[in-house]
Amino acid sequence: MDPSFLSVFIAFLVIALTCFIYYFVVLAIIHPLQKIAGPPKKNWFHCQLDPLLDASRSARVHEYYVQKYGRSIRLQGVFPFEQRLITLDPLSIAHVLKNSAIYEKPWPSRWLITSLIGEGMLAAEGLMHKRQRRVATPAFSIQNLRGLIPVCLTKGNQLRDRWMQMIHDQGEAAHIDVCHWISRATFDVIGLAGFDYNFDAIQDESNELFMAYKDMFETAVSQSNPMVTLCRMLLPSLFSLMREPTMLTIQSCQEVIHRVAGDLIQDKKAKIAHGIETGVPYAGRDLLSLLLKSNVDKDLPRDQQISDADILHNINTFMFAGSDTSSLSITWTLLLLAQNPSAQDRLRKELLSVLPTSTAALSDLTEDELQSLYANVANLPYLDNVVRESVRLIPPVHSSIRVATQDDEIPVSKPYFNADMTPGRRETISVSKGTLVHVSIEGFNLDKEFWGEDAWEFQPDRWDHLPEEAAALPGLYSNTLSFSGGPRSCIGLRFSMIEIKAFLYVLLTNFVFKPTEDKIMKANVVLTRPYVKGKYAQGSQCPLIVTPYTKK
Ligand code: HEM
Repeated sequence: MDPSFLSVFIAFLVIALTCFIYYFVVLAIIHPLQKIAGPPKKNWFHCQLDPLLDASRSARVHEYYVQKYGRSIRLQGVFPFEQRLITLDPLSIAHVLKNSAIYEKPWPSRWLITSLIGEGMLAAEGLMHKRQRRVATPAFSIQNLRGLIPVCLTKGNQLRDRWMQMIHDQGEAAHIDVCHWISRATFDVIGLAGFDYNFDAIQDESNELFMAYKDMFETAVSQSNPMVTLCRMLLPSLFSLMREPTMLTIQSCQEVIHRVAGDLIQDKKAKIAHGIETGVPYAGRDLLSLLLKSNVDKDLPRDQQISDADILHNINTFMFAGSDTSSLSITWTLLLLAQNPSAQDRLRKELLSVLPTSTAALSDLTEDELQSLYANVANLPYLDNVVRESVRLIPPVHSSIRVATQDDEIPVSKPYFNADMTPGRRETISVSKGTLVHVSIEGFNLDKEFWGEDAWEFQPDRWDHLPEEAAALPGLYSNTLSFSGGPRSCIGLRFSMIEIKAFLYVLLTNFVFKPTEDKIMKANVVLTRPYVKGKYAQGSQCPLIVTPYTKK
């Protein structure tokens, strides 16, 4: 071998090894988090996240960790030597979520989202995120979301008709996988509300755009092998060359979305431009029209506008962030009500109290009548308690993660322990640039110290006399982290409340829900989803016995 080649090769190896040792060994050993208590590591390659992400035991594990190590805990992450902070201290969580300029989403999460739906609001950071959020915010105002009310009630009613037909075909009751059907219905809602496009998925699932979105999201969910995902992330060109099946599926879905949704964008832009020319503004109230209008608003400086590509990425983002999350919330609520028949009866009674006095079917009501019906529904106190409780108890997004982009001091309000289990004396925890902070939404929502001994139970009445400790917690929605908090909190909170309440109204005034013999388990597969025990291979499902409600 050529001696000069050999020396270059050896020099390269030495540099690579030095970098490796510095970044993964020296930095790991002097890492400030080493000073914080946490469960013992078996070895430097032992990932300690599994128990926190395993939905069948995560609540118990969080409780155990807090009792043993305090509310600021050091854990070993996915990569060897990677130290993570998991915090269940409300002050620390508020600090991390509020300071989005310091605590960003880590690049692997952003890469995964971007490779699927583009760099929309969910993945963007810094100025790009600010600009996108600013353009999108008006679309989610109370006034603009009024258009969503008739969409949700009408789609709820179509789902009702489908289920009535299934019950009729099966006899007096039907076993219905409510997870599957509600997902179809919420896709319809986000299609219409998102860009005025009817997937008509309640009727059948053959629409080209619906299938593209569905396949793409399911592919993302089923990519459960982290090693393959990591390789795809690091070597995308190689995977593309190898014509790897996951990549091919995503690419072909993206082609359909770009073509169909791209045409919709051009069509809307032309209508808005025509409205400006003629002085008769285009009346479209879907998110796409509102985004496009907000983007050309005269009060928005030109350098704050976003491109057509960004508009499409954000519509994709709303499809991604707003379909499964809402459908899972409705599904979990129905399951909890099926398991708690007295709460179900009480809620139905309350919902029936606002049923329109006219004999007209929901489908015959005018838009004004639908609006006033929903206004009554939205104000029902027990419905509000049920929704808060269900979203607290089973948050569809179980956790979130941030990375510190600079050294920082995270304030603590509760005692923490040093690595040798002596009590910590400082009022902050030091984190260095690059440290990952794990925010456990579920662990926070189920914390018995704040919510009381019955924190793991479905108790809608708790909201009438919330413990002081819980009422002081941060969080965008009802002192929970279910919709996160701070500048990166969920923009779709109001949207999903309308959807959840409208669907519960239609479904509970028409049907009675009972559990089947199957045991439904929670599993975290990107989101917290229901599975039948022993039938994980069949995918997420939530079968319930559904019978028509007949007025006594
Ligand atoms: C029950 C339903 C929903 C739940 C539980 C939920 C929960 C969340 C959570 C926890 C986050 C923060 C994620 C993180 O920081 O890692 C988030 C962000 C987001 N959600 Fe939702 N969401 C729901 C419905 C919706 C809907 C209906 C839409 C849109 C139509 C939506 C759009 C978004 C967007 C765009 C973001 C990113 C915001 C940003 O980074 O600025 N979500 N959501």
